[in-house]
Amino acid sequence: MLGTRTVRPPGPKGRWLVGNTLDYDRDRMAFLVRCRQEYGDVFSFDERTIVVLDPGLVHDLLTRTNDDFHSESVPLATRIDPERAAADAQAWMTARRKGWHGLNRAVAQAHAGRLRLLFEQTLAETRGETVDVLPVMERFAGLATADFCLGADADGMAEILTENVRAIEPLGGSSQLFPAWWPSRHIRRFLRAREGTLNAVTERIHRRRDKPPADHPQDLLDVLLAAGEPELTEQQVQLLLRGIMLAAFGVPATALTWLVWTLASRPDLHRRVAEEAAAWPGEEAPPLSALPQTEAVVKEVLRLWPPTWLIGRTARRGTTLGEWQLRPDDHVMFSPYLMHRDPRWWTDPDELTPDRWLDPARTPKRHTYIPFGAGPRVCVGTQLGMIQLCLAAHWLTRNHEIRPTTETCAPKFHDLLLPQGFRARFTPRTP
Ligand code: HEM
Repeated sequence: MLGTRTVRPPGPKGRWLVGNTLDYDRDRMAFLVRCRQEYGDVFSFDERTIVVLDPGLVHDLLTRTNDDFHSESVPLATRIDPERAAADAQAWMTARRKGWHGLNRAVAQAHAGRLRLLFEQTLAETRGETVDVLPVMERFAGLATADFCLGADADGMAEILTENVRAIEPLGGSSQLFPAWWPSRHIRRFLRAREGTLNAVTERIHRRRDKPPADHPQDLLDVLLAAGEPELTEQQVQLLLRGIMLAAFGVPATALTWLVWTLASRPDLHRRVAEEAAAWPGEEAPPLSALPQTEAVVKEVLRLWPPTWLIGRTARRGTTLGEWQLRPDDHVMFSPYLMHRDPRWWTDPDELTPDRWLDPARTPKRHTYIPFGAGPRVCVGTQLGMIQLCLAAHWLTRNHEIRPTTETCAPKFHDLLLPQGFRARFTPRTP
């Protein structure tokens, strides 16, 4: 067995003062691919950051999150107080478990029923005009997540979330972290938007508390307020709702846009999904078990274009990852995008081949498919996200025509893996 190495993994030396930041920002994916070719599956990005692309090591990193690593998503540099971070993570995990254990069929069904109306409303708002598809899908994801979390009290929340996400964008797209006191209008806007979302959530919690409790929970807020001993504090409910609503906005919207692009640019796959949709009797939302072809297309879209193409963790203490020694606050990054397209784990990795998900003999190698992450901080919306994507494809092909006005859709490796410049028209389908 190899011992623990104390030296840093190899990596590009970087330039004076700026290190690798400029080269990385010029073309992020090309930079990472070059480093992997030159240094292998583990390499140093800078003094404090290593990149890991080995599925076993990534799995180890993910399963040890909370214990040995922080999972952070703040776009501002914060001094990490280890005790505070551990307490925050514990409070989040308690709320997260309560929310998810309490979610039941009634909530899921109530939401799926309303989802169709929200989807149709979103497409109707485009009035058959040519539109940028990503903001349209963001609108749908915003309405969907506000509905899932707040049900009847969701009014106006999608707009507040949109502002919050827009305010994060300029900060999330930068590889630099700035402290919160940095005199920048972007940071002021972000702090204002973050506060605004929290206030809006708090107001809706108070509104709900003033009403008699529902017989059957209709949304996540009902579930959280009904949580048994120990009850969640108001702050836990606020933070969980805000965290979920933001997580369920840009990421699913990006995935949805890639899915619409796939349906618009691959008539063969459109036909498969449309035939499955037409075969479903009635207008009620079908269960995923009735949509195997659609689900296979969605899985393949998430393989080729995982919205969270780069994910990071920070070491909570001095620790090891495989044979590498990490110091407290060292960062570890990994890229689901690169892992999903690695020819060592996938046949024809760059081809969009849904059939690979329909043949049980072709199940992916362990830990190589992670569009929803893994371990204790795996996406809480895995099921819901799959349902939303599959149902959107179902309704889109059943009830609408998609007319793309762009021939290509280049990926942009921003904070998310963005489908650049995809424009299309959605018109109701005539039978
Ligand atoms: C296509 C849809 C989605 C994809 C691809 C996706 C992907 C991911 C990934 C990769 C992570 C883990 C990030 C990390 O390890 O740092 C994550 C976390 C998370 N997701 Fe999703 N997600 C989707 C939809 C949703 C939905 C619909 C919800 C809302 C219910 C949601 C809520 C969350 C939350 C709250 C977290 C943070 C979990 C934690 O840190 O404990 N996601 N998502």
